[in-house]
Amino acid sequence: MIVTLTANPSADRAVVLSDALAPGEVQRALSSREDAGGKGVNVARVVAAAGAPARAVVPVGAHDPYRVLLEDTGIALDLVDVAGRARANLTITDPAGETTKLNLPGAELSSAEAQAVTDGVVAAAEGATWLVLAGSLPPGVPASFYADLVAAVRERWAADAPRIAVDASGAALAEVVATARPDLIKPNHEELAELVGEDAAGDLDVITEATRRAHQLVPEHVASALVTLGADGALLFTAEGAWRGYAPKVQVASTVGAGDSSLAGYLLADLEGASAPDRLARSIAYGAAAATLPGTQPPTPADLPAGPIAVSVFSTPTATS
Ligand SMILES: O=P(O)(O)OC[C@@]1(O)O[C@H](CO)[C@@H](O)[C@@H]1O
Repeated sequence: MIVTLTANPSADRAVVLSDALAPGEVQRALSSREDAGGKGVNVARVVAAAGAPARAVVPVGAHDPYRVLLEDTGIALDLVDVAGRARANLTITDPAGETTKLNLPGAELSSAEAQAVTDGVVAAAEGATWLVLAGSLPPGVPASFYADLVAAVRERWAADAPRIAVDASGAALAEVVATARPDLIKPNHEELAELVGEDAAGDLDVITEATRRAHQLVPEHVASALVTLGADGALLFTAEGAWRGYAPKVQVASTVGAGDSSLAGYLLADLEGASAPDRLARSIAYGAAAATLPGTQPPTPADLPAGPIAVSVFSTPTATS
């Protein structure tokens, strides 16, 4: 069982324009779609679409229209009742495929609501193999929320606690890495740089820089790191080694949610007991499949690229010294 938390859920509206985005103008959209989004929801949808057991813990109000979207996904839900409404994040795609994404802050959670979310996650984690903490934290919740939650889950379930995967950024990710040694993190290139106090903007060689940074964290502060690099594929670092996987060429419809699908693919492979290179390959296959689908539509096994994903053992001076 994979349990996910989406502390800051979002109704994802994806809009396709017939012309380039023109700030300051009134423009008509060609089409739009709405998905129940938020990173943990996306991960749970992909896992469930592959036929594996998944539950999503989501704070959502009884009369929030987002709740209908969420229930329509058909995934198993543990809903925590809150007063505020889920945000609506907007993705605008122009004919050249250029995407603009507007992510709102989300509704504030009171401290009682945040505690109810923690209690909901601790209860849902019973018997789970993985607990996935994914996405930004809503206003009102301290940056230590994920770190505190991991401590609460491990205290409650001790040796039976699930492994913890974190897909977050900024202070929430930094705190959980500093205090809780998660089993897996899934940063992109920029998030990884930020995590070690650097700026990726001037990087000339993405692979070398990501590798150097990941080795500052794995295995001492994080058991393993899946670093997603979009069209450059992904890197996997564990105590046993490092691997580089190459992304297949695909026709991109929307990259929103591709990282969530990559994480889901990795976890699905892990549930089957796959080796590290196979987990990385499955992750890349799912990320690529997600990119071919509009909006945040979750890929199914039928959407995966036909050919094999190339993975190489990735040695660097840092890794071998
Ligand atoms: O603001 P956050 O929580 O970091 O990200 C939210 C979000 O961009 O993540 C998903 C794609 O990964 C979308 O469903 C959603 O809109």
